[in-house]
Amino acid sequence: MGYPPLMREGAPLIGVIGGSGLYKLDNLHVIKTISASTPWGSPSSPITIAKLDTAKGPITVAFISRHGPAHNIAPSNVPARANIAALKHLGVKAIVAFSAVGSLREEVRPGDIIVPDQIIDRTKGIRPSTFFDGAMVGHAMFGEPFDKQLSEFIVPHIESAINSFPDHINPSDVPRLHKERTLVVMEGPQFSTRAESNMYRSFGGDIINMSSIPEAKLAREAELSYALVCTSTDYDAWRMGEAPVTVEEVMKTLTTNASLSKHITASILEAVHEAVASQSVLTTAEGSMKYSLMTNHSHVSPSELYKLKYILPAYFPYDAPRWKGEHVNTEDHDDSTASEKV
Ligand SMILES: CSC[C@H]1O[C@H](OP(=O)(O)O)[C@H](O)[C@@H]1O
Ligand SMILES: Nc1ncnc2[nH]cnc12
Repeated sequence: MGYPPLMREGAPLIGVIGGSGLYKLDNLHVIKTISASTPWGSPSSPITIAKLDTAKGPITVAFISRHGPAHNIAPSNVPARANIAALKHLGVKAIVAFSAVGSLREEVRPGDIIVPDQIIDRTKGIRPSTFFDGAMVGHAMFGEPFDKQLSEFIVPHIESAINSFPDHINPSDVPRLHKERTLVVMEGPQFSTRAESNMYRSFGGDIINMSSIPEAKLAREAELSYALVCTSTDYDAWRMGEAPVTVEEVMKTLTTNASLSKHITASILEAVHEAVASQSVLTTAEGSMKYSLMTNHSHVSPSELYKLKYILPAYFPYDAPRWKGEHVNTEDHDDSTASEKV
């Protein structure tokens, strides 16, 4: 006896997490929505399963809106554990997440796209940031916070997508693509002071957001390949003589850039799907937790072990604990008849 699958067949291998401004993938055909309930609560939004028709047949993708479709979840309150757990339990193997970021560098202009390779964590410990906070102790490797193979794999495909995007605001000045950059993740929700913004620059930060911790950490713990595609929306607060960032400024760029993010998603999906399905490049995440788990299972309660089965069934192959009072909150919401275009 175990958790019922969230989808009985055709589960997507790729998950997309949309950030500010990217609340749905309405350039793809949504075939169903799933209201998942995980041992860590409900995700930020129903998971939409969208279809892309390719020459080799249709492929599917699972989409979650990080702040909810109405953007009513603040960055510190995003149920990141539920989001990652639901995608993993669904059968997703790789996540491409999107984020709106401030730029800490002159050459990273608003509108540019960045695939970062490092993170400086400036969150303040108020977000649940591990699946291993019960009796099972685990220490995930995080020296490379993004999946290197996945990030490097998507860069040329994003480059082509930018070049093939038909609706650039200024066709003679298309967004640049930056890689190997360092992302600062701050707590928020307020933006940084000028002094903080300059401090992050002196740390070596190139871009800044409020979202990617703990998302990236949790993806690693759940053995998911995770890469981040950032849209620069502003110059944060470090530029003297210029007003510090405001939401108005962020949203102006985001509104014009949401369609580029959707185009990037649709353009890279087939290649990422093929790479994941054939395991040709994405091999590092799976198995990465094997030697990271410290605690002998005999010291962990059956309910805790069963909870962890939801994300890592290979290491926690246990049946549901059945004695009185034990309850694991999961439901099957697979509604194969639901078909809608949102
Ligand atoms: C709307 S400005 C600040 C907000 O935007 C970014 O969100 P996301 O990463 O989900 O695109 C940033 O991280 C903040 O949460
Ligand atoms: N300047 C900024 N600081 C933090 N998060 C952001 N998201 C977009 N712009 C940002």
